[in-house]
Amino acid sequence: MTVRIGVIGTGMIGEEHSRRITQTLTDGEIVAVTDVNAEQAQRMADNLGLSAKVYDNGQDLIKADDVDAVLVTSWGPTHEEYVLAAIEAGKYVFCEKPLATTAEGCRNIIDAEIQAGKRMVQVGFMRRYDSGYKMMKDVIDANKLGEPLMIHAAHRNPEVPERYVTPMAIHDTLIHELDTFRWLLDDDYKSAQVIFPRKTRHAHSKVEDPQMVLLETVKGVRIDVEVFVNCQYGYDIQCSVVGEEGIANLPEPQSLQYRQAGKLSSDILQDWKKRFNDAFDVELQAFIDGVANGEIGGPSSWDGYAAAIAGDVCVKAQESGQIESIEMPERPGFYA
Ligand SMILES: NC(=O)c1ccc[n+]([C@@H]2O[C@H](COP(=O)([O-])OP(=O)(O)OC[C@H]3O[C@@H](n4cnc5c(N)ncnc54)[C@H](O)[C@@H]3O)[C@@H](O)[C@H]2O)c1
Ligand SMILES: O[C@H]1[C@H](O)[C@@H](O)[C@H](O)[C@@H](O)[C@H]1O
Repeated sequence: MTVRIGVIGTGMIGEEHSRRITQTLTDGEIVAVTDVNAEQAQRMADNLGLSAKVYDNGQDLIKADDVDAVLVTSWGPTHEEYVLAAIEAGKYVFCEKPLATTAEGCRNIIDAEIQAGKRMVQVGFMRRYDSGYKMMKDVIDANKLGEPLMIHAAHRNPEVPERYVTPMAIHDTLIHELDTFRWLLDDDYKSAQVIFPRKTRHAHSKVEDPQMVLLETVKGVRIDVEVFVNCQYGYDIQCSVVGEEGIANLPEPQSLQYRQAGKLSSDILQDWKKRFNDAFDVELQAFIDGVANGEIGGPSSWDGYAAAIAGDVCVKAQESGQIESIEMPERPGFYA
């Protein structure tokens, strides 16, 4: 079965995902596209040589009879509306992070999905599909490190645009770690604190950069994450899990090592597209296969909600400078 997909939001990642569905993955076809910037939608269809229909708006695309599943890759604040509309139309939906920009928005999606009676939503937390993180998860689950005690991590981007402001270090960037650590540790968060070290001269006036986020989990694991989005030198994701009997480090992405002019060196990647290219492939193929089989898996609305709750508390902690507690509601059996 070919899954007929409609794409809402044809910017950077919308085009990346559409390209991989069209050129790399199997059993999916982009049949419909839309963007608030109509020219942008047409441009993407032309770039990729798609014969997709260009819709005026996301709501009409979702309702189209020939759309089996929806990809939401528009700006974060628009996600909730489109995910709710897809659930209402009975269409499976892949939604890029964040599922919604507030925990309340995620809760609305959860209520709608439970009402629908089956899982309809996969959230774009692609790190769960990254081979390095998967190896770490296997080692932790097999108890090879003993009980995990601490995580040291860093999330570095070379630079961010002017519209990137201080809370986005949480909602836009740290949100990946907030999901990844819950999944790696099979745990939830209990508290958060955010510390601002000396500010880099490369950050513009509306963003505090770098930031250090300190998390504590229910099982007592302590986590420190450096978020540094103007680090200049590259796109660099680091993670080290310290257990009672060993340590697991996230592998560096494969890169040619070369000897030249008296130096031994290798290149550092510059963006998320290349760093998580393979993970995006696996993630979206899983979505397409899930739709074809009538049973989707991967990061759920509950995972999107859990990350949003922790994210909201981290933003509060940015403002208060205090250790703030994180209260997770009980997980409904539906998401067990
Ligand atoms: N998983 C990842 O690593 C990753 C990487 C990049 C972006 N993202 C997420 O993907 C989303 C898009 O990011 P991007 O970098 O592609 O941004 P972008 O600005 O390049 O593209 C977003 C597109 O959405 C369109 N849009 C905005 N509002 C719309 C609406 N109401 N209806 C239809 N289209 C609308 C914009 O015109 C734009 O073309 C964000 O939520 C972002 O957090 C995730
Ligand atoms: O939207 C992007 C994307 O999610 C990247 O994976 C992350 O590293 C960036 O900080 C964020 O701005």
